[in-house]
Amino acid sequence: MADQWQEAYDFAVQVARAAGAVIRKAGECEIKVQTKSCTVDLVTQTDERVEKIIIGSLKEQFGEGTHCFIGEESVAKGEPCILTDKPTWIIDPVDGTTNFVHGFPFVAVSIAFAVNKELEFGVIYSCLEDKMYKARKGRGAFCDDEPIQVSDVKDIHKSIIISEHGTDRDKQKVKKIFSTMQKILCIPVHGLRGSGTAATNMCLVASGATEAFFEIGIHCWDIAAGAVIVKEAGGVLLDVDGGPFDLMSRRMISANNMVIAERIIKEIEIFDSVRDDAPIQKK
Ligand SMILES: O=P(O)(O)OC(CO)CO
Ligand SMILES: [Mg+2]
Repeated sequence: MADQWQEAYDFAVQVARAAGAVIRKAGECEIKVQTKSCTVDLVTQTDERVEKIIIGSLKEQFGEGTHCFIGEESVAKGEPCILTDKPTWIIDPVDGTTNFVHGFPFVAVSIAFAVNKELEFGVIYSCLEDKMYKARKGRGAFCDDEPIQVSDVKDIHKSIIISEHGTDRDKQKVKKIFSTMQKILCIPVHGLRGSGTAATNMCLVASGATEAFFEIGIHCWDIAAGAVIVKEAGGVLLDVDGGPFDLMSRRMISANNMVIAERIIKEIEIFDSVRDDAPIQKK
């Protein structure tokens, strides 16, 4: 069954490109902003509309019963966020909603596909840059059909590290985020960055522009596609405590290699976040 999911992969690329065009067009008009879990967790009609377009297209193509869907906006409306063995699409229609609202030029459509709880492929369309990143398990990672690879830097002092501040404004958590960033900056590293979208951050690791991206508080839809792309580009994925990567745990480090990952992990001050697949969907 070597090519079992090729049609789905190709279709995902097509759908992501179409979704990106809708986002670009919507960005030219007035954007109506609402909030979700807190005042800085933003959502727009475009997030909801694009998710409906993506899931609608996938259901039309592959049938409603056989495939499952985990989408950021569907979960926000109470749909379950449980990964089963069934073929499952994991979708972030607009990764970087805050960027989109502000016209900050990094916004991505992220579509991943898992079977038997294993990620088969990931597609990330950075729609304002018009860059299509994609990877299929065992087949390498690509940007606009050109193969991409992680950086070969092993010396942390020669690295750029990405992290984000997230949307949780709990003072103790914010303190830990800044303390971690301060410690990493002062290792010292060449620099700290953040594009405002986890999906794009992971593509930056995969394409060698940066050595690592880590975050606590992200969701499965932010990182599922990126996880395949980083891995296929030769990178590594771990929990922020050095344990195995867990898609639903809301914490992750992606890096070009274990040397860089383990050095960063030493500095990360971990804080709690409710798992994506926790029975009570309170995040
Ligand atoms: O913009 P979104 O989809 O809320 O995602 C954020 C993190 O939750 C950026 O990755
Ligand atoms: Mg997101």
